[in-house]
Amino acid sequence: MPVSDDPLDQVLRPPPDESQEERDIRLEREAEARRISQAIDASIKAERAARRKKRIVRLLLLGQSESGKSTTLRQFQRLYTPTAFREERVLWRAVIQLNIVRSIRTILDALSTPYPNSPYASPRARARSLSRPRHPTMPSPPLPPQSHAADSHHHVSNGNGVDMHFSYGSPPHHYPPRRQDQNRDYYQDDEEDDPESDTEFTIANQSYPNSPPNFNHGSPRSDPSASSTTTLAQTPLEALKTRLLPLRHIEAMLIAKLVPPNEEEATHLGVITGGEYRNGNGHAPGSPTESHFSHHNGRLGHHRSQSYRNQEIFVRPGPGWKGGLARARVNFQSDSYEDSSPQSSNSQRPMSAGTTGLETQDEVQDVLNSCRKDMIQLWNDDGIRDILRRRKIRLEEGSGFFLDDLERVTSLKYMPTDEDVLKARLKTVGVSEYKFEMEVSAGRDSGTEWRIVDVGGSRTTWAPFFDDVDAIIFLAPISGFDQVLSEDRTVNRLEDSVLLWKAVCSSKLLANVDLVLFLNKCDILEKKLNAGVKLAKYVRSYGDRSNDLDSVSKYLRGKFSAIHREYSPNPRKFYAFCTSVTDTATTAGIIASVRDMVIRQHLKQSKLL
Ligand SMILES: Nc1nc2c(ncn2[C@@H]2O[C@H](COP(=O)(O)OP(=O)(O)OP(=O)(O)O)[C@@H](O)[C@H]2O)c(=O)[nH]1
Ligand SMILES: [Mg+2]
Repeated sequence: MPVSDDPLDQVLRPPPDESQEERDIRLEREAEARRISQAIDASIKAERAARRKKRIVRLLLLGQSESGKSTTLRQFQRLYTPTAFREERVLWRAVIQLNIVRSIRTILDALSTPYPNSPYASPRARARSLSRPRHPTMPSPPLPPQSHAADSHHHVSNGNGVDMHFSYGSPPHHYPPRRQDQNRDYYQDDEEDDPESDTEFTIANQSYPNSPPNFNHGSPRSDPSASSTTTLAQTPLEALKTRLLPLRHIEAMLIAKLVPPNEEEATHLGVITGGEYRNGNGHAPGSPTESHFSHHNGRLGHHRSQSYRNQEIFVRPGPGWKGGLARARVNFQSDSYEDSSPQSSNSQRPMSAGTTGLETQDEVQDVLNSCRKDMIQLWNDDGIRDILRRRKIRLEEGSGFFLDDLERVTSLKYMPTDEDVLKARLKTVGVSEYKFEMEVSAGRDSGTEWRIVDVGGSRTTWAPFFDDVDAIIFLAPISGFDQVLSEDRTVNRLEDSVLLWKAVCSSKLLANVDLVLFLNKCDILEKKLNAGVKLAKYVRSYGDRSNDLDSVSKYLRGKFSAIHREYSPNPRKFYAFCTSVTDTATTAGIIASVRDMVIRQHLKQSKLL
């Protein structure tokens, strides 16, 4: 018998002394291996055929943290998979509860921390407040461009020979950091590293160093029976704070609830040293002092520490945290429910969520309900509002703000509305893909699978992964023109959006991807402009144009569009919208246009291929 040189043949050749029985076993094994291999080939073929048959449209959401990416995704869900969206609404209640608790904590912390100009302020804070002018960056008479070295300054040629001039009131990355309070932004928690400035709920009267709030009228619930810990020696405010103590406990409970057991890595609280004090929900992923913790590692005691301030709970997008919540909820109702049903693998939605009303009962809601009057009183007190104003804490403009709806959202049978879900704030980290087919099949959309990729934050490395997307929705929250990034307080938010937009436009990998720009948070922008905040103070090139929503949004749209024209490697489709993605009515139309546009382009591309 000729001997083959093929090494594989040699390996596979049966042993020379093989018995008949061994030979039968070997042949049987080989036949089985062949069957498996053929089955794999067939399944690969079938998958390929199905993929060819099925249209897959991919959309990528990009934008800085808090720009509204996940909210836009929720709008898609609300519009095109309404059943799933409705079923998941109940799961958002915990997030809303946490948003409320954090807002209240922000107020209490603000009252606990001595105001920098007060006699109670720490020496450091006093020194800072005395040595610094309040609004040093407000451009006095405009300087010639070359003398603006310390400001971030961008010259952009729009390709039409018209030079654009974009300059901001905050410095670029390479200049020495300027403190937030210098930048007239929101209150910076300067006392953060002062061990004496505590975050405890129990505080003394010195919380009101300058002007005591109108709190002398007494609380409607200040009778001793309202709380066993209330004493006669306490002022109405102290008594109220004591009554709000249970919020601390439920905050811990909520965090435990929102951190599913299998998401220890993904879900953690970022610790900020002196974060932006704009809302109670904190920021700053990846900050150097970021710590990981969940209800498993027993570090919730950390809550009481100073560094707990302004942390924001964040989760990896996708069904993970929802699955955890759904399981917790089901277990809470009855141990006989087992969430091992096929539904748990189907995006882990709760079974019959929100249909009986019973599942709306939980301990956290009970506590919120019992603290309702005190929270309302705290938020509506003129003196406290005044303190918040002076500290530039603008909760109502921030994310996850529900204090104006306390009566409703703390009721025992509270079920989040669509609007509540869109307003809730839960930060996302990482990259995830949400796959769906439109429930409401819209003609040529039928059979199309949509995949929307939500990229948490803006600093994730996204470009290498998404060269096959059909379109990008880029969110630029233009209301942030007078704010700085929480991740890097030396960078103006609008400036950051512009830089990111340039990076997206100029990316060669994304050169053939159509771009949709959402100039977002126009509702907040309008309120700001109406309140007298001038865009020209932050974007000097705006000059003396009118400070109204229409002019400002047109101007910024022009800038973004010019950047697109200049930086895009190839010509491509570009659409821009002024949006408030929390607004269901206006956003529905915009999303429908985006969907039509994306589908049209997708079909065109498929024909070309
Ligand atoms: N008023 C208002 N709030 C908005 C708008 N868009 C988003 N928000 C709110 O802003 C907060 C942040 O929005 P998200 O969608 O979580 O932001 P994101 O881009 O996903 O942020 P990361 O997950 O940190 O990357 C949420 O509480 C939203 O409800 C808007 O147009 N107007
Ligand atoms: Mg998000």
